[in-house]
Amino acid sequence: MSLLAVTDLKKSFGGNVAVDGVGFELAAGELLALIGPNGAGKSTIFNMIGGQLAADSGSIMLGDMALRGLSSRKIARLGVGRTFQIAATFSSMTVLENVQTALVARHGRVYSFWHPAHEIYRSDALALLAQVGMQEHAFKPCRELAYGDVKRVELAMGLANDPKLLLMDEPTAGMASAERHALFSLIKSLAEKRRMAVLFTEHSMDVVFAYADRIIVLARGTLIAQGSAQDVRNHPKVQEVYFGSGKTFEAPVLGAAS
Ligand SMILES: Nc1ncnc2c1ncn2[C@@H]1O[C@H](COP(=O)(O)OP(=O)(O)OP(=O)(O)O)[C@@H](O)[C@H]1O
Repeated sequence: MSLLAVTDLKKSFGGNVAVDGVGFELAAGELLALIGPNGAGKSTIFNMIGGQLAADSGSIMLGDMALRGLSSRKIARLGVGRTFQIAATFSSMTVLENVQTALVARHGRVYSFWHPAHEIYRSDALALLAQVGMQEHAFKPCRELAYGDVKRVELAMGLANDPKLLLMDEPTAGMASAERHALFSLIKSLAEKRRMAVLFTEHSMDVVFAYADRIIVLARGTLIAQGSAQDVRNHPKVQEVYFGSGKTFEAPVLGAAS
């Protein structure tokens, strides 16, 4: 049985149909890429799954739980995690404090006199940092980290609610090719180890083709193709609608400079 099953999902903004009857499934441990040109509806789908936006119709099932209509908080508690960029205001906090904050938010706790803030979830936070290879940077302020390392911390924060499904919106935006590959091999091994499904949007096709188990392609709110990298790369509709005039997919070159 699939972990996530999305069926006939629809969303319009005024007269603009942003998502028009999209359906797909995702299994535990699987990496599914959601790609498509700007305005295709990727973020809208993410936001409906995460509960930030209400769908007009359709269904979103996580196992046997219906997510449609639930608050984003409730959806997070049911096991849907999401990575967010570390806000500027948190960049002066240490790596460890940022992850502790994510754990506090997950457990819905507030800091109290009786439990010094720096002690709360300290060992859990360090364990998460170890999983993303950032334990030795735990006591550095986030603003001193290299960009790729900030992304690892954001990933550790996304894991704070021990998600069954992790949503990642453009995880490698702004990264060079070698960093993109390093981050994605980490995501892939975490997905396998934790049996966690990952749904991600991504504009860098090199990592999509190298790491996604399956790819779904959207154009103007409609799913136009899905399958392996090979299936999608050769799909005439994808070439026509997604790439427009003459541009084609290149085979991924691991470790190539961007
Ligand atoms: N809050 C909103 N209000 C009105 N229209 C919106 C809203 N959010 C998205 N849209 C419209 O819905 C369509 C799909 O947008 P969406 O952001 O989901 O696309 P996307 O595939 O994520 O694009 P990008 O790759 O540029 O992020 C677009 O036409 C967009 O203008």
